[in-house]
Amino acid sequence: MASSDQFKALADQLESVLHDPSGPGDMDPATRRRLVASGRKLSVLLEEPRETGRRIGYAHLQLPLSLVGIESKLFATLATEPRSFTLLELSEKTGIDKQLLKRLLRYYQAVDILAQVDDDAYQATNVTRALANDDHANSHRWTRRITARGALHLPDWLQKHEYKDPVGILPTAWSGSIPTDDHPYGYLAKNPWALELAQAHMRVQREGRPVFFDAMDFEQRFAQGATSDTVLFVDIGGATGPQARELRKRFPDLPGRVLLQDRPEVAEKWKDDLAQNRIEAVVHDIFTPQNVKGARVYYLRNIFHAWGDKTCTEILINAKEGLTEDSVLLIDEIVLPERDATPQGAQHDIEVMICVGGIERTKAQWENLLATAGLKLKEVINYDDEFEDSVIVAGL
Ligand SMILES: C[S@@+](CC[C@H](N)C(=O)[O-])C[C@H]1O[C@@H](n2cnc3c(N)ncnc32)[C@H](O)[C@@H]1O
Repeated sequence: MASSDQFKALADQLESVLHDPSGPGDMDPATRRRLVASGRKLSVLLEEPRETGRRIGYAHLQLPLSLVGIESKLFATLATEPRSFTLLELSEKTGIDKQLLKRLLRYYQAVDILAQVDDDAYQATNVTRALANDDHANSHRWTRRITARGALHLPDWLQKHEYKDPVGILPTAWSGSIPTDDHPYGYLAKNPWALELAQAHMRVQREGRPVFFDAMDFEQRFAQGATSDTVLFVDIGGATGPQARELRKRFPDLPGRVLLQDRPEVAEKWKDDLAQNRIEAVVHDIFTPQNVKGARVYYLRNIFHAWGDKTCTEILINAKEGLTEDSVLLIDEIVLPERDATPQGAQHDIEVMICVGGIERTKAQWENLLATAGLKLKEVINYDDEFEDSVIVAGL
């Protein structure tokens, strides 16, 4: 255990970094992550019981109060310029009553959402600017109306189901909290506002993060000897095609075909746009046998975490119909470790439980699932250890 002198020296060092007006500046991503994780863990390690109570008991204020700042355009106003603003200026620009605004600003500075640089001077920080971004705002709107709503219902929902394995139970903690009989995906399809927020939420989740192409040389592994007739990549449930597009962008001269399969409303909507990127969008139902035979790669990202093992086995058995000895199935999903999971990976697991009755899996669970469908897990390549994102290489 560190001595009291070491803790005092650490406190001095931290304060000196935090009070440096030039901010943290550039640093390598690994150091940044170590500091973020150890700062959080240190804070919890030193916590008194009353502080634990406050950290957990008051966490629920952050989301609604952030939305007040988003919807009133307070954060957007602060983020327009790097200078500080007075209370009066902010009140005039946002229409928020001065007395209410002062209370809100006090809260925001106290929880590090903005900086108060003088008695009457408020300034945007990295946090304010993030909240002022449209996609981040929509992600928070999604969380408020969907995940947070379901999360508040979760204790009753789990109790009602006697703490059984909740995977695949419908209605989910979220969909059971709203007046609908639809499956969560059906609800999204019928409610364009929710689909739009869901897409923004997913974009924000992926922002600035690596993709599997960073961790494996696609050309070297899968495109050797390909001709213009070779089906290189079938992006199953590929949506708008972020990964198929990335493949074409990274390897513009690669011969061979890139296909994207999805439900009719998705494939037909994006067909022309994808064709401009030399991607063939076709309608295919993942619950029917794969009709493209012998492709080099069948790729599925974020499909399986929405379903229980029985449904996943059905999808795998259907996908297997396309595979030859030379094909691989690449499953791009979270692979949770047996211990020391990151908050990001563990939070995603709970989020899919609440929203769609899904599950994020460990390597052993993936192995078991693939074996049930008569497939072998050949390799697991982690490409983002912060979120536990991995690509699973499977085959016959
Ligand atoms: C969570 S999104 C993942 C999209 C994409 N793979 C990605 O990672 O960006 C799930 C996708 O599966 C598609 N999907 C759902 N049910 C399907 C089905 N029965 N057949 C084909 N695609 C389906 C949805 O339309 C959606 O595009």
